[in-house]
Amino acid sequence: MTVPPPMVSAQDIGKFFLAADGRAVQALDGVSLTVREGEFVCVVGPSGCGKSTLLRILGGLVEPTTGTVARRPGQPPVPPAAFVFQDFAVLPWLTVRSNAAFGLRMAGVRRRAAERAADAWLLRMDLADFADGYPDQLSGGMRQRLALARAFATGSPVLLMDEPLGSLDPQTRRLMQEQLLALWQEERKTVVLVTHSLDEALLLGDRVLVMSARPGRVIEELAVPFARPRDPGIQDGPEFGRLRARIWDRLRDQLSVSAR
Ligand SMILES: Nc1ncnc2c1ncn2[C@@H]1O[C@H](COP(=O)(O)OP(=O)(O)OP(=O)(O)O)[C@@H](O)[C@H]1O
Repeated sequence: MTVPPPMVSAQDIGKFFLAADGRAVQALDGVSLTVREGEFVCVVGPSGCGKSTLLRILGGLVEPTTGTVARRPGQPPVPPAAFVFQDFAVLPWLTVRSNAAFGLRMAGVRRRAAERAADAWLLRMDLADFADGYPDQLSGGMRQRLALARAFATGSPVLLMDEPLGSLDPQTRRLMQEQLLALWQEERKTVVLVTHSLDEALLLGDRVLVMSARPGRVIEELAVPFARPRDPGIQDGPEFGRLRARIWDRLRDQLSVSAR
C-alpha cells in the first residue's frame, strides 16, 4: 500500500508571544507533526496549551518563532488550507450565500462562480432556503453548517478546524459530529481538528494527538483503530470507552499542571 503524501508538516515548532505586561509567553515547544493526504487528525490538550496557535501556524496565519512548516502548494485559486473557527466567523452584514462564497471570493474567484459553488454547498448543508437571508436568522447549528459550507466550498484539500462545534448545545453537537463524519467520508479532506471533547476526537479522528500544559508539546499520539466508514454507534462500545480512559489519564495530569 502506498503511503499518502504529506499535506502539512511541522518540524520542531516553538512559539513565543509578548504578553501585555511585556513578559514573553511560550505557547509551544518543539512540536513536530505530519498530516498526510486524507488523514483526519484531532488535537486535544489543556486550555491555553497552544492548540489554536499550532493550528494557525499550520495554516500560515501565524509565524512560528522557531521551527519550520511545509505545506503542499495549492492549485490557485484553491487556497492551500481553509479554516473553521468556533465562533462561526460568519459576517453578519453579508447574506448567507455571500458568506458561503466568501472564502472563494477572497481567493479571487469571480462572484458568479463563487456563488454557484456556494449554492451547491448550501444545498448539501440544508441551508438553500436561507441563501438570501442573513446569519442572524440562523440558529447556532445552522451558522456552524454555514461556516462548514464556506470552508468546503473553497475546494481546499486541507481543513483546519478550531473547536468548530464548541459553541453548540450537546444534542446539536452530536448531530453535527455525525454530519461531519459522513461529510469527511464523502470528501476525504485532510483535516486537523482541535477539540476539548475526547469523544469527538475518537469518533472523527484517525489519530489523536495529546498536548501537554503550556508550553504545548505533543506528549502522546494515539492511532484510532475504528474502521471507516464509521458508525457513530461505536461511541457506546467498550473499546471506545477504553481509549477515552487512556487519553483522559494522560490529559488529567496536564490539566492539574495547568491549574497550578
Ligand atoms: N496573540 C497573542 N498574544 C499574546 N499571547 C497569546 C496570543 N495568542 C495566544 N497567546 C497565548 O498563548 C497561549 C496559548 O494560546 P492558545 O489560544 O493557542 O491556546 P489553546 O490551547 O488554543 O487554548 P483554549 O483551549 O483555551 O482555546 C496562551 O497563554 C495565550 O494567552
